[in-house]
Amino acid sequence: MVLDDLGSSLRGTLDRLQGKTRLDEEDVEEVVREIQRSLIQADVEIDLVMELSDSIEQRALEEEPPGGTTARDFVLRIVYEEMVDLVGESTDLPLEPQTILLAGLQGSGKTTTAAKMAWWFSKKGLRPAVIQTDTFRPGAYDQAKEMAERAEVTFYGDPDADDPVQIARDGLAATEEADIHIVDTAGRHALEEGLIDEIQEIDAVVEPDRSLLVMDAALGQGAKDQAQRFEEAIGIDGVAITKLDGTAKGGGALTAVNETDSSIAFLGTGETVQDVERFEPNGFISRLLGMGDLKQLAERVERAMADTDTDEEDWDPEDILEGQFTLKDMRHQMDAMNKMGPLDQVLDMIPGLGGGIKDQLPDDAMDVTQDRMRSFDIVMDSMTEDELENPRSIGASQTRRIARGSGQPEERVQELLEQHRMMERTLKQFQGMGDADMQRMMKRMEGEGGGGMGGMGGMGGGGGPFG
Ligand SMILES: Nc1nc2c(ncn2[C@@H]2O[C@H](COP(=O)(O)OP(=O)(O)OP(=O)(O)O)[C@@H](O)[C@H]2O)c(=O)[nH]1
Repeated sequence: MVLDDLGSSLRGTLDRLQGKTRLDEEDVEEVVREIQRSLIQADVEIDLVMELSDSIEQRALEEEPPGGTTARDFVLRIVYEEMVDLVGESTDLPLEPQTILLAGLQGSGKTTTAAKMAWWFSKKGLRPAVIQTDTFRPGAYDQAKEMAERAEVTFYGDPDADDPVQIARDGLAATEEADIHIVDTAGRHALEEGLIDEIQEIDAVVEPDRSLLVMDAALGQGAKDQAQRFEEAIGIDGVAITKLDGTAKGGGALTAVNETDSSIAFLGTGETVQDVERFEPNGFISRLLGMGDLKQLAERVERAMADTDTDEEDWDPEDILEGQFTLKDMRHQMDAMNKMGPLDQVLDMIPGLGGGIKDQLPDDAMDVTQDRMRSFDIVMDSMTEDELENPRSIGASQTRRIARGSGQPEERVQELLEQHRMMERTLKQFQGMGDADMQRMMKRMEGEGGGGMGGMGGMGGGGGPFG
């Protein structure tokens, strides 16, 4: 996840303040140094880092902590507020008919983002259409069409045409019944004049209500120049940052947004059409700092619930709560999780859990990739009912039989059993947590603007799930 290091290093530093009620100068300096180090490492521009750390330092030294607040929570709150201020408000995107133009360099993720945004708008009850004008990259048409199909939205493109401006014009006319028009454009390797001229022409024909710049989160310092060029050419109303799942940095894109006085509209967190989030500053920063994001979590759970088949007999979630965790349960968990997105992203959204628990888990506990899940599914198909219910009883000869039956290597069967044991252990950790703590936390979080953070007193961090 983007700016990965910030959350975990900050938690470590804040832990050292545990038990203190007042901050001295040395404490503040240490926290500020840690923030500077993480942000610079994540490619945030140095001036911006200094500006941010100066305000944090000043506030931490000058402001009076509210009564009953620990030094740790006080400084965490300041960091949180200053970071929210840095990323700014989300781009204004009313849920009403509009035309959106996407611009960006080659490979930034425009085509994927067009389909993701269309999917997102369709889930909000609108009728989006994706118009693909990329005549430059071979394969762009097929990719866009396939993704629009997966998003179940209207698509327009013309693989035989070679004038993007004409395609845009025809596309708008051909998709008149749609209420959201998302126009995807071609990218180039660098900011060549050709790209800028072309997008200006498309811009003139399309007359978009909003133009969004699509930017790869891994882009370093070059992000700022790019944003400025597009801003001069067509005027940028907001940025969609892509591939947040693939980088621990992300500071370049954040810097670009800040320096061009732009705002963030969407976040891309994976390769499928569902891997998209509307940017929401409170939730985003809260998650970055390892403090969860209830609003996003609720959205994902809602979607997964709507999609998961709940009619299946002989599966009772109550059993899990009573400590029984079978392979059948694991299959259901994997299925539901698959629909919610990768486990580490989901954990990041749980207030007070994310960072803390994640830091303690072995890396491969998170590595439940779709390919692995698929092969686990095949392995499970070759198991007997009894084996699914009692995976611990599976011995060497059964493992050989299951491997032969499923056409998978024996190691895959063992891997599945090991994954099951790991999930069982993780589940036991969750079960050990107090409900009262969880409810208290939820109440606080709900107190301020949905995904925002309410009072932060008692907010957990590195010292165990609920501090
Ligand atoms: N992991 C991850 N991959 C992404 C994300 N968004 C896009 N990608 C991948 O990035 C690559 C480039 O994405 P495209 O959507 O083709 O990029 P584009 O900007 O349309 O590319 P051009 O048409 O060449 O300008 C593809 O392999 C996508 O699957 C994301 O949020 N996460």
